[in-house]
Amino acid sequence: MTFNIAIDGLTASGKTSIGYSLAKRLNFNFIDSGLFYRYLAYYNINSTNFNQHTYDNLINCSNLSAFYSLDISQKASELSKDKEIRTLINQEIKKLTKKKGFVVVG
Ligand SMILES: Nc1ncnc2c1ncn2[C@@H]1O[C@H](COP(=O)(O)OP(=O)(O)OP(=O)(O)O)[C@@H](O)[C@H]1O
Ligand SMILES: Nc1ccn([C@H]2C[C@H](O)[C@@H](COP(=O)(O)O)O2)c(=O)n1
Repeated sequence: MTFNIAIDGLTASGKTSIGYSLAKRLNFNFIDSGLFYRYLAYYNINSTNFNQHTYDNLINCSNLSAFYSLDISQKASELSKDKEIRTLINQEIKKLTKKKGFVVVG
């Protein structure tokens, strides 16, 4: 695979739904960048060591119900305003998608 596909758009415009279906149809991997913020929020709320987790297990995940509670949504929104966290997540996604063949929604 020589390329990735990025899908952006307004909140609740269908990025995840279409991106996930597209990835399946093309046999690409799928990444929902929002899930990365929710994942960090989960660790932040549960006070688990911030640096000891891996993002690999977020590949091909969509709408993980445990990450859509109100407290995680609020924390994810708060964390997403932090420049360092945005840089960290962007770097992680760049690393994971280096191999190409990804649909990334954000
Ligand atoms: N083509 C469609 N027609 C009607 N409803 C849709 C369509 N695509 C997605 N939806 C619904 O709209 C809602 C938002 O969809 P989705 O989560 O894919 O959007 P999103 O852009 O990824 O949202 P977010 O910005 O919150 O991550 C979901 O309830 C989904 O089932
Ligand atoms: N590229 C992104 C993706 C998401 N966010 C923010 C937006 C939300 O507050 C939070 C969770 O995203 P969602 O799962 O609702 O799409 O992360 C962002 O700032 N940048």
